[in-house]
Order: sequence, then structure tokens, then C-alpha cells
Amino acid sequence: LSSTILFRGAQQLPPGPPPKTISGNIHQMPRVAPWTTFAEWSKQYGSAIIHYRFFGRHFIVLNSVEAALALLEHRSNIYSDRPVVWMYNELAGRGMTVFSVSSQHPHHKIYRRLLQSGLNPRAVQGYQGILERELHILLEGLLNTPENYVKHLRRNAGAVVLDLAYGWPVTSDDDYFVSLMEEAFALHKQVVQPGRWLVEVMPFLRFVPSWMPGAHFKRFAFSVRARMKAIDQEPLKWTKEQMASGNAKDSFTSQHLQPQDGHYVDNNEERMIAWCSSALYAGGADTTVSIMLSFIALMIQYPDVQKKAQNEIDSVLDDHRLPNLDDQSSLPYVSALFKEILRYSPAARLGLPHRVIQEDTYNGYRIPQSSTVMANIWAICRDPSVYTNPDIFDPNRFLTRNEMDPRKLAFGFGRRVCPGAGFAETSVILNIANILACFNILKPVDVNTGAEYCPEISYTTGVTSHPSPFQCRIVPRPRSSVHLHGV
Ligand code: HEM
Repeated sequence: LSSTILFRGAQQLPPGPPPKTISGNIHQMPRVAPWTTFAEWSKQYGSAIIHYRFFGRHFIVLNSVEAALALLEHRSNIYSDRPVVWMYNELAGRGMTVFSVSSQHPHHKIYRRLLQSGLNPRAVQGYQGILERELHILLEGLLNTPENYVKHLRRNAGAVVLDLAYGWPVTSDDDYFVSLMEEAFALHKQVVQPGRWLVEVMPFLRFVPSWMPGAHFKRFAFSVRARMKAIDQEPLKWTKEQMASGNAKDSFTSQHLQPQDGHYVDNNEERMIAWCSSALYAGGADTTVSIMLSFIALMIQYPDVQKKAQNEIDSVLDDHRLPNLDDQSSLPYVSALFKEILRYSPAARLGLPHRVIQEDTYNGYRIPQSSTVMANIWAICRDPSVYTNPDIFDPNRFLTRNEMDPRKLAFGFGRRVCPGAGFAETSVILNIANILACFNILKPVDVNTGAEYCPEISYTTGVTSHPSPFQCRIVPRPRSSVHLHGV
């Protein structure tokens, strides 16, 4: 035993930028696109796995596919916890959400089971009606006001998830429940903002009484707690009222509140169902929008890819119909296009952070217990040892060269892997196949010269990264006049 302790004591942390004695590496943290800085550090320090520290908190970034799979997949029994975010989990009372709950807590398994039952392949087939109705609204929107394409894509993603989760019909662009969900997003963003709250690195501060001067953070967290609780309750209350009056549409919430085996759903179970329902919007809306916006941006930049996908769609369909869910297997290029979007512009570039529950070693490096561990999904997707010419957007890599499936990366890892991956794939492929069937997505035209130009596309920094607003032209193809009405 003593030799094991000696051996462990001798092991080093993975390399990283030199820290200050007390505060660690806070001063070196990039404000934008941290995934690129982490990839540079990985090259600079000659290690796929790097380490940095904020006061006593350790962070490990995995920049290679081998490291990410070795730890987050193959050792997922110890790498599937989530780091504690004191402001969010404790002070704002959100520690029991699907995203935050500890992998050690018995509710984690129950959430995963509930979500799986609502998002498995058979359940996804059952959402065909919702997907097709909302798709039609999206296509009409793109025909009538193509310049508002961001708004149309947002509405589509929000409406699909709210219907699936609660049976709530979104009927206008300024829908009440969508605005509630977006408010929750905005509050979440403030509460978890990296580097903003001292309590994250000095957790003892959470015991400071909230009336004390300087305890603004606590009063803020408590106000968020109250507001988020109210937001959580509204859609649940609405679905329950619909059920009581016999008007409820089938939805994730109604099905679980009235289980087929007829068992009584107590308050505790109802609470768990409610956390899962709200996770559907939190997990599904913004990520889907990110992928759809990247799709539009990439179609402008790679017109040849767009043409190839359109040729495939046109060859499979006769003039009288639009692509449906059953066409997916006849559209291999469109399926490869979906994978290539996930690879080229992963929605969550650093995934979601995991926490390792016990000390571990990898490649001779020590990984301290409770370290936050992140996979640099963006860097792995652009790694030339994994993908040939990784900076070129080319769906053919999955058809002719059989390169690594990016779905194994872009949806996260181990026991936290995205439960909505199959649903996301079905809904995004349906949407992109139909948009390409009905429209050409073209470069914008300079109003002065009349010449086409390629807009600069930049990506936002955040848990989900989106292309920043850019100009484009979405012009109807002949098929759209058969199926869409316009105003
Ligand atoms: C293209 C779209 C999507 C992408 C790229 C994506 C990506 C991710 C990623 C990277 C994670 C973190 C996994 C980890 O911690 O290792 C995650 C978790 C999650 N996603 Fe998705 N997702 C997408 C769509 C969806 C959809 C449509 C839903 C539901 C309707 C959903 C629900 C969730 C939930 C509930 C979690 C939390 C799982 C947990 O912590 O146990 N996602 N997703």
C-alpha cells in the first residue's frame, strides 16, 4: 500500500499554463472561443490532456479522441458526475435539474429512464405529426419573409419541443411559453457566467447572510430561484388543467402523469417528471437552432454541397411531394450532410462539463478527485489525425472514406450522453431535406454593386455556440410553388 501511495504522490498533473500560487490560471482564461485556446495549449505543452486551476478547483480538458473516449466513455462509472455550480445548484435551487443532478443521486437513473421512454426511436416516429405540421409553418415562413429566417428557425425548434413536452401549441411568433423558456435561459446564463461569482471559487461565501453588504450575489440567486420556480410550474399547471378538463393532447408530461400501468403518481414522481419535461426545452431548442443556423451558413459557403444534396432529393422524389421521415434511408448524402454539420460546427463545442468522483490517472498524469473534465469536441472534430482535411466541409468523407462518426462526439459521452440525439437527427434531417427541396440558399448581394459576396461568419461563445447574424438569400425552387401558398 505504501508503495502505491508513494507512486501516486510522484505523479504529476497534466501540463498547462503556469498558474499563480493562489488564484491559479484565472488571469489567462480566454473570454472568447476558449476551445481554440485549449487546442493551442495542447499543442504548446505537447499533451492531449491539459490542466488549469481556479483557486482550489481543477479543470482538465481532453483534446484528443483517444483521451475523451478513454475517460468519459470507458470510465464513465467515475466520470459521469457534474461539477457543483454553487450559484446555480445550491443558491438558485437548481441542483436537481436533469443537467445538474449528481450521477450518484438515485434520481439520475430515473430521469434517464423517463427521457429514454419519451425519446427512443419508436417514440420519435410518433412525433411525425408534430414535426410535419411545424415544418410546414417553417417553409411558409421562409417563403413569405426569408429575411426573418432566424426567427422562423427558432420558432420551429421551440414549437416542436413545447408540443412534445407539454402538448402546448405555439400559435404566434411571440408565444407566451416560448418567452418563459427564453427568460429561464437568460437567467441561467447570468447565474452560471464563468468568472462572475466569487462564491464559485470560495464556496464558504455561500454561508454569508443575504442581508449583509456585499452579499448581492446571494440576493440575486434567491430572486432567480423564485422566478425559475414560477416558470417551471406554469407549463406543468397548464397540462394538468388540460388533463382535468379532458382536453389534454398526448405529450411527454401527460403520458407520464397518467402512466399506462395505472400506478399512482405521487408528488415526488411528479416533480421528477416536471424536471424531465423542462429539460426537453433546455436541451433541445437552442442546440437544434445552432445546427440549423450552421446549415444555412454552410450552404452559402459550399454551393457544390448544396447542389449535390438537392440532386439527391430531386432524384428520390417525384414532383408531387416533399420529403418525409420515411425518405431518410434513401437520402445517404443528406444524412452525411447532417453528420458533417455536426462535425464542422458542433453546437456544444466543449460539451457539458463532467466531474470525476475519485482520483484517477491517465497517460501517467494524475487527475485529482472532483476535477471538472471537459472534452474539446471542436478540437477533436478538427484534428487531422481523425479527419482528413478537417477544415474542408465535405459530407463525402462519411460516404467514400468512412471517417469517424461525429455523432459519437457531438452528443457528449457516457452516462450523460444526449438523450435527444435520435430525435435531433430525425427532426434536423427532415427540416434540411425539405428546405433544400423548396429553396436555394444563396450568398447575399451587395446593394450598391449588385454583386454576390460571401458574408463573414463568426460563432458566439457559450455552452451552445451559434453563428452570429449574417445576410443570405433564400429563394424558392419550382417545387415550393406546388406545396406552399405564400401570402
Ligand atoms: C443537434 C442537437 C443537439 C446537440 C448537438 C446536443 C448535444 C448535447 C450534449 C453535448 C450534451 C451533454 C452530454 C454530456 O454531458 O456529455 C447533451 C445533453 C442533453 N441533451 Fe442534447 N443535444 C441536442 C439535442 C437535444 C434534444 C432535441 C433534446 C431533447 C428534446 C436534448 C436533451 C438533452 C438533455 C436532457 C441532456 C442532459 C443529459 C444529462 O445531463 O444526463 N438534446 N446534449
